[in-house]
Order: sequence, then C-alpha cells, then structure tokens
Amino acid sequence: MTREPGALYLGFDLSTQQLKCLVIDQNLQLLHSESIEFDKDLSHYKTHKGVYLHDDGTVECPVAMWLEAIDLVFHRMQKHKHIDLGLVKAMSGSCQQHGSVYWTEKGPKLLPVLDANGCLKDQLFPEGFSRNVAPNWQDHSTSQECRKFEDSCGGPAQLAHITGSRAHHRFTGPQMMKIAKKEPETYAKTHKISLVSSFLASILSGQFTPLEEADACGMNLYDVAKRDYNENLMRNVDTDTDSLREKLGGSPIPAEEPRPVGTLSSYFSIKYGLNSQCQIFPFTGDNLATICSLPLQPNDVLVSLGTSTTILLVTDQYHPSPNYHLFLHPTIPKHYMGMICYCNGALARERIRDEMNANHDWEPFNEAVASDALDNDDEIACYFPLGEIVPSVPSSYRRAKFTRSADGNNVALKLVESFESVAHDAKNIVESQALSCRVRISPLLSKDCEDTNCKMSDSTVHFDCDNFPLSEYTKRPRKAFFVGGASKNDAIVERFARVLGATEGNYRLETPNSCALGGCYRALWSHLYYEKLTSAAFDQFLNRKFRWDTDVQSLRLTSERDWMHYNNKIHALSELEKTL
Ligand SMILES: Nc1ncnc2c1ncn2[C@@H]1O[C@H](COP(=O)(O)OP(=O)(O)O)[C@@H](O)[C@H]1O
Ligand SMILES: O=C(CO)[C@@H](O)[C@H](O)COP(=O)(O)O
Repeated sequence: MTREPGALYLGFDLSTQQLKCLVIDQNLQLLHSESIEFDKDLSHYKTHKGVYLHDDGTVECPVAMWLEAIDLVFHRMQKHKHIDLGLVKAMSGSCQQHGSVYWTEKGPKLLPVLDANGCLKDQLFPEGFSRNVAPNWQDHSTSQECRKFEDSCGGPAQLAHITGSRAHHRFTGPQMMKIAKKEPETYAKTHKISLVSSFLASILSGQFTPLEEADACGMNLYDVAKRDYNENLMRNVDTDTDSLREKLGGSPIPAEEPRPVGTLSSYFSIKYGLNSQCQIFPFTGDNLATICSLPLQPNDVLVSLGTSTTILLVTDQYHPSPNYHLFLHPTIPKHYMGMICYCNGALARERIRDEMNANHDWEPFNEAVASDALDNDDEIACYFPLGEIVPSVPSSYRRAKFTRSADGNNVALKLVESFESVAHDAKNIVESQALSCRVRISPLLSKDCEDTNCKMSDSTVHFDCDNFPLSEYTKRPRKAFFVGGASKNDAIVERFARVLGATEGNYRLETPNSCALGGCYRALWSHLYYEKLTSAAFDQFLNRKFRWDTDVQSLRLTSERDWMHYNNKIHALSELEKTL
C-alpha cells in the first residue's frame, strides 16, 4: 500500500445528543476528538437530550440546530493548532438513523453558492427547508401508518421479508406517510427528502446527495433483495411513486462502493482552511458505521450503549424476521447487519441514577449494579419511560417478585409497586436490559438460523417461553464488544457481559465514539481504494490494520457459572412482558 504521509481523515457522528468529529491518521491513530453537545452548547434551541418530546409521542429535532452545530464543530477544530485541517484527504461519517429532512425547491440550489463570510444557518434557514424539524428515531406517533404499511403487503413477516424489518414507528416510510397525510401543504412544498446521513453529506459536499443504500434499509420502503424501492410500499406515502423517487434523489448510492459523492464545498474550504480536493464519501446510519469500527467475525456481538441500546452483528445470511432488523452492510458486499434496538437505554438508566443521587453522580448506581451481595434473584422488572420498540409496548414500568416451580418449568409472578430500595432498580434495569438483548439476539447467533427464524417469525411482540424451550434463548456469542457513551461505565458493562456470556472474550472500544470512528475508517479505506492505493476489501483492510493492543480494552471473561445464573430469569422476563 502506498503511503500518504501526514494525511488526515475525518469521521462525523450526528447523533441524538451531540455532533462528534474524530480525526485519524493513515495508521488508524486517533489524533483528535471534538464534540458539540446540543443541550449545552446550543441551549437556545431548548432541546432536552437533543430533542423536542411532545405529548402525542412525536419526537423531533430542530434542523437549524444541526446547521449551527456543523459550523461550531469546524470552528472549534480550527483552533487546535496540532490539527492541520488542510491535510484532511477524506471525510465520511454517520447520523442517527431514520430521521428525515425536508428541502424546498430552493434548498439544494443554495448549497453550492454558500458564502464563506456568512454561516450555514442564516443562508439555508428557513427558506431551504419545508419543515423546521426532523422526525427523531424516538418518535412513537405513527401507529396508524405502521399498520397501513404492514397491511399493504400482507403483514409484519411479509414487510420484514421485503425490507429487512417489520413496520416501526421511527422508520422513515411511516414518518413520511404521516407528514404527507397530516401536513399536505408541507409535503407539497417539499422538493427533496434526505435521511439525516445524506443531509450531512449534502451540506459538506455543497450539493444535494442521494441516500446511502445501507441507511435506506431503515425506511420500510427498500426491497433489500432486489436493491430497489418497493413501488407498492411507496404508494403508502405518495401515489405518484416517480415523484417520490425524485424527491429521494433517485436510486440510493450502493452501500459497498467506495466512490466520493463529491469534493468538499468551497464554503468549508474557504472558511475553515480545508483542502478543496478533500473527498466526501457517503454517510450512513450510526449503527451501520459502528460495525465498521471493529473487525467483527461471525457470532460476535457489538453492544452499543448510546442513547438507545442497540445490539448488532454481521451476517452473510438474509433471513429476515419481524423480531429484528436486517440492513445491507455499508462496506462489505453480500453481507448484512443484524440489529435489535431499544429506545429505553441510557435515559431510563439515568432516571434511576437521579433517584439515587440528585447530583447525577453514577457512583451509587454503579455500586448497586456491581454488587453480588444485593440479592435480587427473585426480582424481575421492565423500565420503559418511553414507549419501547422491543417488545412493542407503550411507556410502562413493571416490577415483580417471582417463584419457580420445583421442576423449573413454571414461574409465578407477583407484581409489586416497588422493591426494597432504588438500589434494586439499578441492578434490575441493567440485568433486564441485558437479558432482553440476550434472548432476542439468540436466533441470529444460531447455526441453524434459518429454521429458528422461521419458527419465531409469528411471534412479533414477545419472545415466548411457553412455546419454545429455554435452549432457544441460550446461545452464547463468541466475542462481545461494548461501545457508546455508557460503555465507559465498568459496572454496567461488566453486568451486561455476565448476562450475555460471550465465550471468547469481552472488549470495550477505547473511544466511546464508535460511530464516528467507523466513519473515519470508512473515509480512510474509501479514499485509498478509490485512489487505487489499496486493493484490499474493507474487512481485509480493517483486520490487517486493527490494533488489538491499543484500540480495545480486554475485559474479564464471563464464566459459564455467571452466565447460567441468568437462565433463571428468562422465563420470568417472558411472563413479565405478557403483562405489558
Ligand atoms: N459514566 C457513565 N456511566 C453511564 N452512562 C454514561 C456515562 N457516561 C455517559 N453515559 C451515557 O451515555 C449516553 C450518551 O451516549 P452517546 O453514545 O454519547 O450518545 P448518542 O446517542 O448521542 O451517540 C448518555 O445519555 C449517558 O447516559
Ligand atoms: O433508531 C435507531 C436504530 O434503529 C437508533 O439507534 C438511532 O440510530 C439513534 O442512535 P443513538 O443516538 O443512540 O446513537
């Protein structure tokens, strides 16, 4: 491989609560990290945890805030003298999945002519956008639209078969349908629609950029096997499907093809001293970028402890099911990303932390989570301050004590208002979140994956201990990798690891910004591949370059005994979910 000494690569992540940007060199060495926290750094938008949450379940983000954040992140990076932005050869990155940005006819025309003496927000907002806000992935307001999507193709299993997922509130198709029906004037004014990922790529490249194919799988509109939009599903949004295709910018950019969407907009090169030839490669969804941050092998699981908790793995099998999501892999041909996503991850844990300690200090929470003396073996609970995705239930809290029959086959639950102390809630929330991941990822780990998925495909809400033996839910992953904001918390990660029970090791990525890091790696590999400086495929490239000694921290291996301990709670969780 030819070297380009001094070259730098940027990876962005426009996630729920922050815009992050990482800088790496050609050896994958992390040189700098910058982050804009929306609530704190752009507090005039009055977001709470990056979003506006409405009573009817609508959750949205202000587009103008993102524009300000983009300028601010470059402004701050420019101040760091050890980073020469002029050496940046390529950028890529990721954004929260499913969110959509609505452009007026004028919007895309403004992009190439932005004046570096002004700022993004003042020149693009409001006339560039037909909607001031973008739907956020935590939105729960599209039940009717989801039903329509599933009915229009024969049900959840059929929709999952076509698009890789059953209908989900947050998916872009149902969200666009809601806007088209409930805000017809807005929809009529909409000339183009971006996913958050293609929005950021458009801003950076100074031209409207089509969707990236892997991220397009999060819409309930894209036929994964045919690699094209499904006309029948598109009609749920707009009967004029040609016009909808046009709004989406035509066919998505093939996921695995490393070709730049353009070079950096002159707005950024002039204003912040970047190289005008810097290549912009496609941006994707945050979870899709996360799997590019690690050399994952079959049966490895990646646990992303961001605002959401998501559990991810890579597979070459397309065996869709309503119980999980499959997306095209963003960089490896003929591969897919399996995913299970929970809304109630970090924010639900924070609520319990704050009940234990008004100073938002994690210490008391961690003490409870790490404690083996705190006896909660007969307790099970679900903590869903927001409506949950899996199981698909409205906002709810349930706590129960349980007993098992002598033969272990039956569980009797007794719902309770509270446990002995909030410390029990701390340990129970981490255990139940991890246990839900464990049982639901199990079919994706199976060697006889095809059979298992077929058997499970009707059970769209609950995993089901009545009809399937415990062994269906007790497959152990090979390695578990922990990433995201909460992965720096030893107590949470250690407890999660014990429940998941990886057989060959538990690891924490040294930088919690795995999505941005995956973006950096994609930018670097794409640039080298496109410039014919490497012929290695992405996975070969990463396997060769990944530095196990510095990029991940190896954690305690889970013992068989620790892992078996949690078999006892699986049946109880199944029973508890039936009460939701
Ligand atoms: N030390 C910590 N212990 C537990 N959780 C933490 C810790 N530090 C950060 N977090 C959690 O990480 C979350 C943010 O994760 P991050 O991956 O940065 O979010 P995003 O979804 O915006 O990408 C916060 O909501 C917080 O609950
Ligand atoms: O909706 C999903 C995945 O389907 C979420 O994972 C979002 O992509 C946001 O992620 P974070 O802000 O938690 O990183």
